[in-house]
Amino acid sequence: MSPDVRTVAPSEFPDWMRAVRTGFLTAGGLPSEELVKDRRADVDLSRVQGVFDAGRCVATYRSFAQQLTVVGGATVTADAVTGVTVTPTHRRRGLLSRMMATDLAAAKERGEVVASLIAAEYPIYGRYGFGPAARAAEWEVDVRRAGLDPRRSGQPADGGRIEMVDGADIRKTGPEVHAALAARQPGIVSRGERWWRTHTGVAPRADHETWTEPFYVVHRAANGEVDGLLVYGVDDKWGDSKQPLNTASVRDMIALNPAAERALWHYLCSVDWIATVRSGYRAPDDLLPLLLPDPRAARIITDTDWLWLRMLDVPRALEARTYGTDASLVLEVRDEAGLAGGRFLLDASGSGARCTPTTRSADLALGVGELSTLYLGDESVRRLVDLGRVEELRAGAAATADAVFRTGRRPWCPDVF
Ligand SMILES: CC(=O)SCCNC(=O)CCNC(=O)[C@H](O)C(C)(C)COP(=O)(O)OP(=O)(O)OC[C@H]1O[C@@H](n2cnc3c(N)ncnc32)[C@H](O)[C@@H]1OP(=O)(O)O
Repeated sequence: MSPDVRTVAPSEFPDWMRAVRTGFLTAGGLPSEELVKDRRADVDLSRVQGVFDAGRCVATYRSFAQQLTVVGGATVTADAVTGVTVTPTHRRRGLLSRMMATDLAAAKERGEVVASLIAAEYPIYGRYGFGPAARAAEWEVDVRRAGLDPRRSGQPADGGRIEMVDGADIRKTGPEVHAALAARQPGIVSRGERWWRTHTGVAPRADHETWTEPFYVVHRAANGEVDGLLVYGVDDKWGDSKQPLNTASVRDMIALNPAAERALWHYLCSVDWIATVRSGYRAPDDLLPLLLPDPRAARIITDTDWLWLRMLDVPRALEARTYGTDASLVLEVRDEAGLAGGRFLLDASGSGARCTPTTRSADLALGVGELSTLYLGDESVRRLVDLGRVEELRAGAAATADAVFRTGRRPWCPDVF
């Protein structure tokens, strides 16, 4: 008989964590008591699912409430999905499908507007109605080819200032800077207090995880306000005839305006010894390459789907964002799981929208995964029509939908969760 999917009791949580480590191939064995205690304090067990077989946890799944910024700066509550594993001995028997169905039904019941996740592999989540909604790009900059003046200092020339700070300062100012970013950047997801502790090295770590304290800097605008932060690590590499060949790797970078963004990138590319800068996961239209006199010095090393979304409530999701133009569209949304499908009239405008069930004839027919892909404005409706994934039922509807949904700048989710 196939074992039950159920919530996890407090005493089973260490075994559940071991199963996560087994599924993600990070380390065998039970985690330390200190780590279990720290994680446990941050986890709502009513949203932790597990499967137990012969006294051992063999499948894991967890969700938590997350705020997701949508186009226009409003947030919606997402059912953020994480820690999804099935132990190799129990794969391809439908355990993930059962955990997913349970969680999405509960999220719908709780009134969450979308579900969100970062997919380990592309083919896993489309079948559950998720679609890739924001991409991530990483650049590697050959600093010596970038064309920046080697006589410049790391300080901006516009009255702004770069300051070195400590992890404790970032724990204090970081959440505020992040909140300001979340108020303007579609795709940003909320970071809890634990996120800041983990990324400044003060949360307990597993034995297999190493930590080197990074360098922390903030950017202050001319009026003294912190409007950017940068966290980076640097390796120690020297060439044969003693040339420094260090690589700086960005771990976190938030800039609240283009001046701060320019100042932080130019700062990092002006630190003596640093020959290479790795940008970390940025929006695909990050300013970085074009801020360099020679943008070809920045080579893309990662270009990938990143944040996946799955609409659970189409009217509330579509009413939460703003649109590129005033127009009406009737969308026939298919959802095999029966959670979010229906025919909806979207009256969109630059300041918001009304979205209601309708019996009017549809302009476009699409699956809930495709609508989720279009949600943050990062994909072209025309392209999905050409791929046969969206049906254009009224001539011109795809062009109208592109004018409505697409955005000037692209969504970005910098976090893994
Ligand atoms: C948000 C996150 O946490 S992302 C992390 C996801 N986890 C991992 O990648 C860890 C390693 N992989 C695993 O633990 C497992 O393989 C899982 C969790 C991805 C899948 O669990 P399973 O219980 O094997 O999935 P399940 O049996 O329910 O599969 C359902 C369907 O998805 C397909 N599927 C599952 N995993 C994959 C995959 N990695 N690639 C392609 N198809 C897949 C199955 O073939 C099945 O297809 P079918 O319905 O056409 O028969």
